[in-house]
Amino acid sequence: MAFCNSRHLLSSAVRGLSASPSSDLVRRSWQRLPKFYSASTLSSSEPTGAPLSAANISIEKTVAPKKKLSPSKLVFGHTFTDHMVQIPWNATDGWLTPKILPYQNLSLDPACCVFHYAFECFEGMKAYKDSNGNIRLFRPDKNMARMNKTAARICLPTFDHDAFIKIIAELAKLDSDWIPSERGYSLYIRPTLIGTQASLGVGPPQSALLYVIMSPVGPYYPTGFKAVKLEATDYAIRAWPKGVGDRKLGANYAPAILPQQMAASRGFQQNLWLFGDEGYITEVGTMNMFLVFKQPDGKFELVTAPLDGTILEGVTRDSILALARERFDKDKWVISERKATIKEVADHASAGTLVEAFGAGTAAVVSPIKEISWRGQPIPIPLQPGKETGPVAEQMAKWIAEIQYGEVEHPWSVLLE
Ligand SMILES: Cc1ncc(COP(=O)(O)O)c(C=O)c1O
Repeated sequence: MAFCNSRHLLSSAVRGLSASPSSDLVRRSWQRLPKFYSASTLSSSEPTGAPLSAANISIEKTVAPKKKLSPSKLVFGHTFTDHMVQIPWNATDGWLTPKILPYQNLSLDPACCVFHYAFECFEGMKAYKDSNGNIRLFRPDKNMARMNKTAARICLPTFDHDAFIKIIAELAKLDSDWIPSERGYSLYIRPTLIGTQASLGVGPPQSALLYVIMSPVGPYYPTGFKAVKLEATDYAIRAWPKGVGDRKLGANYAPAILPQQMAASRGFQQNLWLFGDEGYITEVGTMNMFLVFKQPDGKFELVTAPLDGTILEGVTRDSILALARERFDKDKWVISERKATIKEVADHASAGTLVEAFGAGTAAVVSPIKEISWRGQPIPIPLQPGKETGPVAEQMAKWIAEIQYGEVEHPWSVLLE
């Protein structure tokens, strides 16, 4: 397969969206909605009160630093660093002073709306240590934009992207000795936003808490790629058009566990979410899905599902598409964001034109796939001889890691001063 080397700078500019208007206001604005309105109508008004600012962060350092595990013992999301960020918000004052505090329990009223009506959203991003010991974030603007879109959809307050990135950067710098310096290791960052209003009435929260915790993580594949087997799920649906499957709401994740557990009980590492009678391929577990087909004219097609509201707008997905569009040989490759069905995959497998499949997400970057079980029948997916990955997944993992670890300069890698 041929790749070529051109460079192209991406920028993302998604505006912060709405605040939490009072329930009266919400009711009135719903009454005012035109008969036919677009999804963008669902996120509009500007936040009230003070904007989020990184100017006056207060920092209280821990007096009891935790003992660090040796990197080889790290289990994803089990170990947390010494400090966390907490930023309260309320509808009258807006965003209050950001605090960096020792990592600690939250104390919340049991009536808080997060516990009853799932006013919760989160992000998943990573910081990396480069060979000079500098800390780098990978495309944090993308995570901020996605978090604001998600927050707006559930009437939680939005915030200024740059201010929040600066606050996260302060936290990462304070806990920088938690970022392992070995290649493949990183610091997983989990910004979380919850509604804290203590009231059982169902309505937009009048108070919220934005917080950030961080967890050092090891390489997803410590001993090299390990291709996975998937079970195609058609008896349950993760997301649907005009729903909230494209938002990173905690409420989207709990219902996804049972089908994953059922797939696991039959020997599959992940499930593949299908949609509709047509069996459209949407996502694999908590990753976006990529397929490579060989076309009748001899070209290769890299295919991933379009952003139609039924998939999460993955940062890794976007990065892979951008890299493929700028670096793959245009005479040999077609890059498609289009719907593909499971039957199309099965037909390509039978015809010998299914080249490769992989999942893509922050945790693993790429996750090669070697088989999909559909209605009890295996669809085999080729791997490179002697390897547990196809060539595109391998190439993308390499290109993205080079950027993340600052081995090549790229605007996606944000160096913390
Ligand atoms: C449902 C879902 N799809 C896709 C992704 C991949 O997104 P990203 O590349 O931004 O990590 C994730 C991970 O966050 C996810 O939870």
